Amino acid sequence: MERISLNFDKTFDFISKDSIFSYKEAIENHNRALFNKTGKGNDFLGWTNLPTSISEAELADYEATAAKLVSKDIDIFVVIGIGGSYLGSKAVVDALSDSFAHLKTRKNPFILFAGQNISEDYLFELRELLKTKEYAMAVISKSGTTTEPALAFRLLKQDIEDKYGKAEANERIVAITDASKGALRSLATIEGYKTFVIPDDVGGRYSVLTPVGLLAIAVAGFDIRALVQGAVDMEKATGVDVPFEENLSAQYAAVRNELYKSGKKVEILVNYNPKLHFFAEWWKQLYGESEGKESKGIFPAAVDFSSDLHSMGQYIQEGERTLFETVLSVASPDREVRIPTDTADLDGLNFLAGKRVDEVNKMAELGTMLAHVDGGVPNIQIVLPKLNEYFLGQLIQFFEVACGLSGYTLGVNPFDQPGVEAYKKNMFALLEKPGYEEATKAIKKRL
Ligand SMILES: O=P(O)(O)OC[C@H]1O[C@H](O)[C@H](O)[C@@H](O)[C@@H]1O
Repeated sequence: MERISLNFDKTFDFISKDSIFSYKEAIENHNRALFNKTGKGNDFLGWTNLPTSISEAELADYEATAAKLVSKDIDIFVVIGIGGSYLGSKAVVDALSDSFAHLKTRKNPFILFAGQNISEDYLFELRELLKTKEYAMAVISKSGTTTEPALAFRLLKQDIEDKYGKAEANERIVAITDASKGALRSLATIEGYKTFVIPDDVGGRYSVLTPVGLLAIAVAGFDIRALVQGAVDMEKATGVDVPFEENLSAQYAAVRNELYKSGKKVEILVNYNPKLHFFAEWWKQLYGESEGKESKGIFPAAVDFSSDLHSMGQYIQEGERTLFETVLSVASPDREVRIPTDTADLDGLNFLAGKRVDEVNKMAELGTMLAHVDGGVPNIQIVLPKLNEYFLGQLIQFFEVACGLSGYTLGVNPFDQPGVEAYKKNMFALLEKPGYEEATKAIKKRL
């Protein structure tokens, strides 16, 4: 199997190879705790062997449901969800889509998102757009009670029923939620929507390879079997008995923890292909919610290069020396564009004539890595041979396993997110939600 690769040579000016390999025993133990489901948060470890547990019948159901929706000649498929119920499908669909898909004629519908913010302008403008388009939607919430998607769905449910009539609207809505708990499950049962279950033991940020991600990715026309196959191969390549020396996730977890110990508190995920922008957003949730607790954890940030070299490049080169970078590099682009000769050569670029644009991008990448290392920023590089479903599947599983190992190494439970409740409590108190009377009184005194 061709694999994504990991290169951490450009951290050796900062941490020694020996110090990285000193994690071997501890991380191999953590890996056993993950895959044998005996570690912290072990009621949320269903994702470890999720890829190999996806059945043919499940894949066929996602594909058939997607085909049925697409056969309604929809222009747009709206995915309503937030956090883990949004970022995985957005990450994969954006990574695989034509950069201008929204402006081109397409075979498959364009995927739009709702319920990932509470912007009134966004919802108004989306509803105006949907009046002029054919559409269907998925409403996704593991808990079934998250405010942002529930609010968006309340609005869009009325709109789709007004447009198509209740019976047809119900055919165009798919609900993806818990098997039995939550308001969305009850609503889906009453309305008779097609539903898919999010397994109990898979947390939101680890759920992209469940129907949460796979349905929308299939509707967008991408090959979910290849995506899952990539994850299956990485599940095996990082599995319980794979030694540290061969386990890329284990090595990445060790390197980032050693960098953290040496004072590097911020990890910047770098891409040189704007299609990976939302992959970094997915990664930020995965690592931020998993590790940022007990006053610890690497802060996950992201940049799109070379764009952000012209904005954030200065800081990374010369600002606080608490950063390290992890570069997502795609070895070969899908398309070929060669730089033409220009007889006048007023821009002075004839020295590049005949070269591919990607050669310039790659030299920007290499030059930046060397410059940043010289400036005190260690660099890790992850190379995907190509940006396709199969290698994205590998990358997803690679990062998930590494995140579990990294969280265990840090000593936290990587599978809960108690801190996220704080803003919700305040918001409900301020909105005077029934049941929050005392909290409302208390918060109003602070205003
Ligand atoms: O899928 P849901 O239950 O609606 O949750 C959506 C998201 O919001 C929560 O507040 C959590 O912080 C996230 O981990 C989760 O992915």
